[in-house]
Amino acid sequence: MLVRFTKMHGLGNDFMVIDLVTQRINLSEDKVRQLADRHLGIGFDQLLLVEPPTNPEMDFRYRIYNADGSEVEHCGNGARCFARFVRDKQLTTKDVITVETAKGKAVLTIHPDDRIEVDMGAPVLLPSAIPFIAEEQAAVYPLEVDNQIVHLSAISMGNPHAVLVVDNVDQAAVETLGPALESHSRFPAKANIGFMQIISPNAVKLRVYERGAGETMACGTGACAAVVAGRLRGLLDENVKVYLPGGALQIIWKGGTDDSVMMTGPATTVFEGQVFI
Ligand SMILES: N[C@H](CCC[C@H](N)C(=O)O)C(=O)O
Repeated sequence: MLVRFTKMHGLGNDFMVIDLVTQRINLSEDKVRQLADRHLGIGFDQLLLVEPPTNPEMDFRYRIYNADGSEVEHCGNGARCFARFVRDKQLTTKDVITVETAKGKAVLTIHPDDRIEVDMGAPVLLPSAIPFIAEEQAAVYPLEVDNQIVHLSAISMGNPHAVLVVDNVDQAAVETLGPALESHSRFPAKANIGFMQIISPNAVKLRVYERGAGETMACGTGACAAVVAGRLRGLLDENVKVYLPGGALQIIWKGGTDDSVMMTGPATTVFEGQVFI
């Protein structure tokens, strides 16, 4: 079957986007992995599926799969591309779009200057809900990995994140600590691992080793989790510019556990294609 898709990225975090409003297909985990392969398939960090909502109060349903075929609860960069996609494809004319995700909902706003803002919902800090194995909730947890003790924050943005503060992201042990922490036994559903360097109370540099995809050029939920972690540690103000290898996101969190994390950044369409599935 020939299926239409669009290749997009958010700061280099790249996606294959398929419209399942006007097309109907079923994808196995193996097929997702094959499509994700940068030699044998299309190549992407995540696959984004655009579907009609199951909840009539929402505009769309938003399903996300990592390159390893695992379905995940949220993708921040993908949410901005989702908004761009449904407007460019005229699947909606709305400026404010509500999408149903595996863990709730996200509200996407396309501003007149083309900036896309996403209400990413409130962070989840209760260890059992992240999930993260811990005696009690804390801003920072000591954790033994690779014969050393690291100190990390554990936060869910719908998907699980660990955030470490490092002196210099360029010298951080992302390639070794990333996979070791991604699959650490204290993260029963695995985790995305952020390495954050504090530049000022309003600016950080961040690299993310993503669950199911490896290090990416940017991670939207990771940027949100990093700002939450920095605020919990008393290191960051409410409005923070997060510099990732692929570019910068603006993240705002007022600091209340019921306050949403707001993320603003770009979304880019690269090409349209068709693929046999
Ligand atoms: N790898 C993530 C999903 C993609 C998140 C990321 N690409 C973003 O922009 O938030 C996970 O397994 O939870």
